[in-house]
Amino acid sequence: MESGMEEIPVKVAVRIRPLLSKEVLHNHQVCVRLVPNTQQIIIGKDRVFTFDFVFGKNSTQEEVYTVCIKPLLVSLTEGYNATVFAYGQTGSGKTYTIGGGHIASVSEDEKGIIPRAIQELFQHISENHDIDFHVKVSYIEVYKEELRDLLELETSVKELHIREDEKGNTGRISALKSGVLDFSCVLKLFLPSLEIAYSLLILEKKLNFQNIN
Ligand SMILES: Nc1ncnc2c1ncn2[C@@H]1O[C@H](COP(=O)(O)OP(=O)(O)OP(=O)(O)O)[C@@H](O)[C@H]1O
Repeated sequence: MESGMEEIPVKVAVRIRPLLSKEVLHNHQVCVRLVPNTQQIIIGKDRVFTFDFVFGKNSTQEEVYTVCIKPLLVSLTEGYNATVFAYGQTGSGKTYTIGGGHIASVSEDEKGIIPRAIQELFQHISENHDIDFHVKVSYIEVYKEELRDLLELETSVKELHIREDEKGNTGRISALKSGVLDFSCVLKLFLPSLEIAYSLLILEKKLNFQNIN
């Protein structure tokens, strides 16, 4: 781990997506570029911004996952909480990057963060028989300040809330959380859900250290 990494609880990555064919057709121009060998982008002619990670238009799903998410997955398996969310204007590539749309049908290379993280989590679980893991999944859409349970679409938005627990931690969401045993169980849960504009996946696990010598 890089020195000082523990002290920064929030990291921000920026990903530039390539122009879509229809944008090329309409002669749209790219207005943002990377500064080579830095973590900076330039918007327009000279507005420079620095981020924790920057990814250019040729960046792959694997690269984004490996650089930004894999370290969080490792921390998660060590008992830390981790949250990843995609933010950006419509059409900027949130769903593509987070991997929330058509999760079961995209090619291996195109898979986004969610399927990669789930796969790796279960891989870790299968390699650690001496630890008792319980994995539950919530899949919710946050749109215009309202929450929707994408695993239980008929649940009223009024029944879903983000709450603080007694220690002041936010994130307790009263959405359905199904216990899942492996990657295919998660895929089955995701299949009926809609493609979403903004998604948040919370993987909760409980570690039982009693079996560790
Ligand atoms: N890195 C990328 N490489 C190739 N295509 C991409 C990339 N990012 C996004 N796209 C494509 O750009 C289009 C818009 O992306 P996406 O649907 O992910 O945007 P969004 O931010 O989720 O939009 P909305 O908020 O409207 O749902 C899609 O056709 C998607 O396949």
